[in-house]
Amino acid sequence: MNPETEFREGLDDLASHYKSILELLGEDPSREGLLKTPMRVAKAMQILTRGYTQDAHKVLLDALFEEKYNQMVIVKDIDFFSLCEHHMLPFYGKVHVAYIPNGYITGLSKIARVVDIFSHRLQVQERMTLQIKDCIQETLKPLGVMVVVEAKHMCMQMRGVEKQNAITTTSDFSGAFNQAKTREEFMNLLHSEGKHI
Ligand SMILES: Nc1nc2c(ncn2[C@@H]2O[C@H](COP(=O)(O)OP(=O)(O)OP(=O)(O)O)[C@@H](O)[C@H]2O)c(=O)[nH]1
Repeated sequence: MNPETEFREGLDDLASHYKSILELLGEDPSREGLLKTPMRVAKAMQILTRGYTQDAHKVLLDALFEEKYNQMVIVKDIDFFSLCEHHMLPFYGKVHVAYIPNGYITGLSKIARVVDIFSHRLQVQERMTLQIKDCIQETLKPLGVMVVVEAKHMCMQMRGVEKQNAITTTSDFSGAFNQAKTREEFMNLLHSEGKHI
């Protein structure tokens, strides 16, 4: 789906519900500034949940390359935005992925695409972390994979406890990353400054 041009079934219904929501919030959806808002919000929400219609496993399977390289591959600082399933408010931050190939590598952009697919759903950070890890493990069948997610949750910033700087870190791993030494290697590389780039 091209998010800018193609939208899923139910778009008009969604817009009509957002019109009712505006009324329930005390607004006048017929005032000029709000005339197009229900449809804009409907489109935005379809884009932010487009991951439900995308197959992350297929994305990786379509770009598998046989290679002898069997050291750690790290893709770090992958930006993401998601919506928490409790308040439907954004949580956002960075995903870091490491895997150790076992005969097959995947296109680097595909790792970021997998992050996009799982983050464009209603989520909790923990489940998103696990889904990214499982998807890479199940498709590439590497010697191990580890995923670290660092995020700020707007439901903790804009409302509720109102903590602006709290950062939540989650991680999940498999295979070789069960060994503390392997996790340590990843974490050390994660925190290296990348000044040489
Ligand atoms: N573990 C986890 N919790 C999350 C995530 N996103 C939001 N939450 C939390 O979900 C919880 C929902 O708790 P409830 O008590 O049902 O909701 P609430 O009354 O709005 O809670 P407050 O945010 O404390 O005002 C809150 O503590 C949120 O901080 C997430 O990705 N992972």
